[in-house]
Amino acid sequence: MGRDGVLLLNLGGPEKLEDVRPFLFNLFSDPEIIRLPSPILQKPLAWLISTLRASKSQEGYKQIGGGSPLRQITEDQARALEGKLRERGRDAKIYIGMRYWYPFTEEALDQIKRDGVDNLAILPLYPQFSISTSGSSFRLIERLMEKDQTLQKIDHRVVQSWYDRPGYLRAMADLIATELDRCEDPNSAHIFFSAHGVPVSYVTEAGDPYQQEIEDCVARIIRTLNRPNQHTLAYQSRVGPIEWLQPYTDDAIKELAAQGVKTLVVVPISFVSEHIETLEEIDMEYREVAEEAGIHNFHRVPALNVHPGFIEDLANLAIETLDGKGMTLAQTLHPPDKAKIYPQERWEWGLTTAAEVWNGRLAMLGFLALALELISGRGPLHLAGLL
Ligand SMILES: C=CC1=C(C)c2cc3[nH]c(cc4nc(cc5[nH]c(cc1n2)c(C)c5CCC(=O)O)C(CCC(=O)O)=C4C)c(C)c3C=C
Ligand SMILES: [Fe+2]
Repeated sequence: MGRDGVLLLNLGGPEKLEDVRPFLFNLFSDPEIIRLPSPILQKPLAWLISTLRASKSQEGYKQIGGGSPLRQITEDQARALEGKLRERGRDAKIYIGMRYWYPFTEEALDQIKRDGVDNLAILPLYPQFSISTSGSSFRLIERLMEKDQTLQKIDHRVVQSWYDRPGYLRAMADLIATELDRCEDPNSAHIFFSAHGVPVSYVTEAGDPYQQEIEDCVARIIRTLNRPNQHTLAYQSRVGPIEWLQPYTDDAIKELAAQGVKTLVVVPISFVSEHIETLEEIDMEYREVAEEAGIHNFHRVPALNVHPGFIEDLANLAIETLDGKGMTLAQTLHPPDKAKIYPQERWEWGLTTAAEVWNGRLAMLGFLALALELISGRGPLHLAGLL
């Protein structure tokens, strides 16, 4: 008798302030996050950027209580999903595979093997697909499967993105409607969708469908909501000096204030759990930007977390996928008609990005830093157990 499993994929987040630097190191070691001409440069550069960014990032995590709530919320979602599946008579075990922190995807796959799972649904907790999020996790799983015959024998299906599911759209619309109704004049509130950004080159050069999926998602939520409010979509959380998707959230807030908007209802759109970018960036930084610009009624729609309608929809999606709907990892990662999403000659535009971002010189500094670390035998690479 076979065993069903559902692997939930997510980003992961540092649980304590000491975790921040190794977490950032893992994130910037990912070639789907920073693209470089040669893989040899990846870890030195990741070491350098994580070291330079750690204190700024730690400040943010301090503001939200000293760590990311992502693991706790994802575990709550997993428990709720397992319960919902059991109600439907499906005895599937739920696994959590984080990309950059515990519990790592590698650990989840080890457990899946130990439990003898032979039918697996791979379900990213990102509604929209991006090379930098779901794509990165898919690539990692593909690499791990290539090395492991037991994993290769597991029958699996992947969900690429699911932002267009009616249950998800309804749950988002309900949360927005509840927040609108808290405003003094609900109809005059401006609905402000804030999506996590990606560098423009991901979309224009690598064919990332992320922007198109975000735009489609916003249009569908607005249709489902069916209210007369004006709305805007903008992108937050850019990192480094290159161009990211625009308009940027802070600029768009100022622009709306200049147009006389007095009430904003901000909707985080690319993530289903509370995390640093909702709790710190939106609730603190963008609230301040809005207030300084003259918008004093600043509301934020909560993330879905364990919203019953959302969990119900996730359960339906898991069942459909376990029953064979969707594609395998290989079909998802190597579609014949969409070869550009995962270009073979990745170094070509990686070179441009690396040159733009780091001007070549930081890579050299990275090498120096690595050499120093190797000589002294200490440092974040060593501490994270990655060397
Ligand atoms: C759909 C969501 C996300 C996309 C797309 C994404 C792309 C992306 N992110 C970075 C750099 C960082 N991301 C960081 C944290 C972070 N990112 C997401 C989601 C997406 N990222 C989440 C949910 C989180 C927070 C996790 C948590 O701890 O709660 C960070 C660390 C925090 C910080 O220092 O700001 C960085 C750095 C890049 C470069 C990128 C696309 C190329
Ligand atoms: Fe991010």
